[in-house]
Amino acid sequence: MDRIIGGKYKLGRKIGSGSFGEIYLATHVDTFEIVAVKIENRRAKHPQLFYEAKLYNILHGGSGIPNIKWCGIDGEDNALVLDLLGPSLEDLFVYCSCKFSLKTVLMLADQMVMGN
Ligand SMILES: Nc1ncnc2c1ncn2[C@@H]1O[C@H](COP(=O)(O)OP(=O)(O)OP(=O)(O)O)[C@@H](O)[C@H]1O
Repeated sequence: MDRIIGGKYKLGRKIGSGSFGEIYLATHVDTFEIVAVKIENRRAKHPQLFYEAKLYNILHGGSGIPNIKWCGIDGEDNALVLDLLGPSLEDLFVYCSCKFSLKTVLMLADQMVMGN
C-alpha cells in the first residue's frame, strides 16, 4: 500500500541517505509536484531531523536552501518534506566520468566561496 506522508505526499523511491536519515522522492497527491522527503525513525538515540528543520528555517531564502513544505510525525518516523534539489556534486562528478576540468573546479570554488 502507498505510504502518504503529511496527508499529501505519496512516498516514492529512495534517492539518498545521510548520517541519520533517508531521503525519498514523493509526489503531491493533488498537484503531482515532486518533492524530497527526509525520514528519521522516532526511536533513534539522538533524533535530529527537527533541528535540521530549524536550520532550514533560519537559512530560508538562501541560495540552494530548499523550502520546507511539511514537517511532522508520521507513524513511527519524523518526516521533513522539502523542495527537490538538483543532482549532488558527487552525482555530477560520476556523470563526468570522475574527472572535472580545471575550469569546472575553479567555477565550483567560486560558487562555494561566493555562495551563488
Ligand atoms: N532536498 C533534496 N533534494 C534532492 N536530493 C536531496 C535533498 N536532500 C538530500 N538529498 C540527497 O540525499 C543525500 C543525503 O542527504 P542528507 O541531508 O540526508 O545527508 P547529508 O547532508 O549527506 O548528511 P547528514 O545526514 O549529516 O545531514 C544528499 O547527498 C542528496 O544527494
